[in-house]
Amino acid sequence: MKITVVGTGYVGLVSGTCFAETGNKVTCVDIDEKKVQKLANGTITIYEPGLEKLFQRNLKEERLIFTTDLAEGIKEADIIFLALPTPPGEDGSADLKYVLGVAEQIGKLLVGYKVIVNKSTVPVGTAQKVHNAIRKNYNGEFDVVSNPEFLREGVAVDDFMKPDRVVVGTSSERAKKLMSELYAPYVRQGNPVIFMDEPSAELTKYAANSFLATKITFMNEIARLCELLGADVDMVRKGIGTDERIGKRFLFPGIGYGGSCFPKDVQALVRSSHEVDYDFKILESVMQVNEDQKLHLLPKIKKYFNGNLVGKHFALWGLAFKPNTDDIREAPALYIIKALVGEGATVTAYDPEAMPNVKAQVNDIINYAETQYDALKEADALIIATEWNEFRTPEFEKIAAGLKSKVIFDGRNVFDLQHMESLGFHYESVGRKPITK
Ligand SMILES: NC(=O)c1ccc[n+]([C@@H]2O[C@H](COP(=O)([O-])OP(=O)(O)OC[C@H]3O[C@@H](n4cnc5c(N)ncnc54)[C@H](O)[C@@H]3O)[C@@H](O)[C@H]2O)c1
Ligand SMILES: O=c1ccn([C@@H]2O[C@H](COP(=O)(O)OP(=O)(O)O[C@H]3O[C@H](CO)[C@@H](O)[C@H](O)[C@H]3O)[C@@H](O)[C@H]2O)c(=O)[nH]1
Repeated sequence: MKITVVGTGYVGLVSGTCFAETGNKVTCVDIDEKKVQKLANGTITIYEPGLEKLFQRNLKEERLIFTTDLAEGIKEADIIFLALPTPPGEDGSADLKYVLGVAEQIGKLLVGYKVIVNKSTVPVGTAQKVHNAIRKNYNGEFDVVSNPEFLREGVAVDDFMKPDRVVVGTSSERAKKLMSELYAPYVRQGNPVIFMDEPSAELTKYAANSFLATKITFMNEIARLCELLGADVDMVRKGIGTDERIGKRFLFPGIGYGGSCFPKDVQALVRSSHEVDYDFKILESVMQVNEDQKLHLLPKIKKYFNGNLVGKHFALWGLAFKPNTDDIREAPALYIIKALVGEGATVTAYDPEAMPNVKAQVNDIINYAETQYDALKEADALIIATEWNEFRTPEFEKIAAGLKSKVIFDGRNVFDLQHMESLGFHYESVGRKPITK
């Protein structure tokens, strides 16, 4: 099948590459000339485990091509995917200017029947809006389908190649047939394609992300209660997670959810609800609790240093919003950095992948280290903000030797409490007994 993916960011690049991997001929279109040039020349633009190999193979075998020319890109396509940004507008609702802008352009370029698929996360009613935008300029036959994407950064290739499910919203039998063919290789692995109407598919995406954000936030509140009541959130987590109705996943407390999706999608669903005079109370609270949670470590740090952080120096491990990605969008680490610097402290950070992105964004308000241990030099304490695997089993002697004193504030609960006690660290984490020295 001939596929075009418009927007070659995270979702566009992963889905384009994975569609090519199952034998389709894929053209990826982006307005960012530098990005297109890099990709066409074989340089991958995101860090995503497992993607590079697939990308290089499909590029070499000419199943994957990159262009800035939308007309060229869609000329031969059977299916055109829109993987465009839907950032929050001023009022928090999803800004559809990229999606609807490209839809209008497509309307001017279409020849013959094609299926246009929304892969971007978009509010209910967008399939209809895209349809209207194309119709403005095109009188022929076409269908607009909603096919939200559920991949997670860091495990995106696996999520795409072996999805739990594929959701397709369409009321057209012709489009349904094409989408069934496209996803057949994935269905063979036993994963269902769930067909539904367009509005239900659009809402499914927001419901999934909002539910997961709520699940995490619920555990963050349980963790706070554990701290106040003297319970251990790890025990509570295991205690409830073994109930199959609750499930073990997405129950890990920490310093809040971040990333390019949960924060914006929860906010957008709240806005969509307001538009139909519905007050989505749970999600309002989820947003509020998550804002506070990002700075959950700060009062602990301030208390340890007797309320004054002026002149204190911190080592910070982890900048990405989660491990295995270089994405720093809404990363809790950035909020912690701003708060510490605002209190008069200095920070030296280390992250295996995300430092270039942070350098580009917050520039020189912090220093960067070459290794996780270099970051510790002259620091009054270590703060852990992202649970990269290499932080889980560090050389504790090196930590003790690098820091001015053995003090760790851990926002991701990566270390075992008893072990930290035996090593003589002052160790504070989230929802667990502090080890005081
Ligand atoms: N990142 C994720 O993990 C993820 C997962 C599921 C769904 N989503 C959703 O998918 C959509 C895309 O997200 P993303 O993270 O891939 O975004 P992104 O910002 O990484 O990439 C978007 C790309 O679109 C390009 N673009 C912008 N305007 C364009 C135009 N007019 N023509 C061609 N290209 C254009 C940009 O240059 C950029 O490369 C969003 O709606 C997001 O909510 C994201
Ligand atoms: O138990 C948990 C699980 C996650 N998180 C945090 O939640 C955020 C999001 O994590 P994750 O869902 O793994 O990352 P994303 O790549 O943002 O993926 C989410 O957002 C995507 C974009 O919409 C969806 O496609 C995915 O299904 C959805 O999981 C991160 O800050 C994590 O640290 C926790 O705090 N505790």
